[in-house]
Amino acid sequence: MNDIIPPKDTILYLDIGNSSIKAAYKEDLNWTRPDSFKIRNASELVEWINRHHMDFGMVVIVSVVNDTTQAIVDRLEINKVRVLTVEDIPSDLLDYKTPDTLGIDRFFACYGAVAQTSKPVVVIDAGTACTVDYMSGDFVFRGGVIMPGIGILEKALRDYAPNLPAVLRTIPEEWPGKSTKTSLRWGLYGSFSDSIQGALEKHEERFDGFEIFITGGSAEWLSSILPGEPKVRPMLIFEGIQYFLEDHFK
Ligand SMILES: Nc1ncnc2c1ncn2[C@@H]1O[C@H](COP(=O)(O)OP(=O)(O)O)[C@@H](O)[C@H]1O
Ligand SMILES: CC(C)(COP(=O)(O)O)[C@@H](O)C(=O)NCCC(=O)O
Ligand SMILES: [K+]
Repeated sequence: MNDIIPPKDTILYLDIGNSSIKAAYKEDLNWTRPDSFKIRNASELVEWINRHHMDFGMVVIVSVVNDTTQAIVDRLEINKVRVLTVEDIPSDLLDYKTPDTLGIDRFFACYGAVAQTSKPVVVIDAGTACTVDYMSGDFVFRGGVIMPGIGILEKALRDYAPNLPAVLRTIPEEWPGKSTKTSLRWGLYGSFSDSIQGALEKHEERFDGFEIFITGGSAEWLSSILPGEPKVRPMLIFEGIQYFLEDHFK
């Protein structure tokens, strides 16, 4: 890929997740998000890119949804499109027993965090699923947790216990829940926070100290219910891809 990377400010990056497609590019030193396209509107995204194809020398895609990715790639009218896969990652950076089935969004989010701190990190990616992953300071991905995202948990209760009320997305002040709504808020948001803290404690027992980063669609909200002051970084995956390309393909 060495010879085909254009100047980095002309790369359009796509992060294709289970709920949405995120697009971003770097203008001067800042990230710009042209829009956040719903996955059912992949055609809107394709049209947007094809309308702006003169602005970008290249499209770099990181995805966990193969058929959507293929449909997008097939319709892009831009010469240079590169889908990064696990095969592009040096195998000594993947301390994972099933690299073939690793979601590389997890690797790149961690990569972005280590690149910023030069220290070990745990990255919480709160999207459709929520992952809590550890990466050593030498960029080796060590694995972690894949759990249902908060939207899935809410939807599961709506679908299977439709008589329960809708509630505020906050953890109650007092334990235990003494009303339907506070009991439910403990069960949804208290439990979600406890699961993540449990995973953080296990990482602490197993590994060296780390900095905590949060990304994904629910990042801002999640930081409001977790203790401490984790770093919220909405663009972490894009930052990870950019650093990775600089480190490994230039
Ligand atoms: N403003 C918001 N506050 C909290 N959660 C949100 C908000 N907007 C979207 N979400 C949640 O973010 C999740 C999707 O995040 P996203 O990072 O786009 O997922 P994916 O990477 O799987 O496509 C969904 O669970 C959705 O409920
Ligand atoms: C865990 C994920 C579903 C998260 O994707 P997202 O919720 O961001 O759409 C994705 O990284 C994935 O499909 N992973 C494959 C399994 C693995 O990482 O081992
Ligand atoms: K995720």
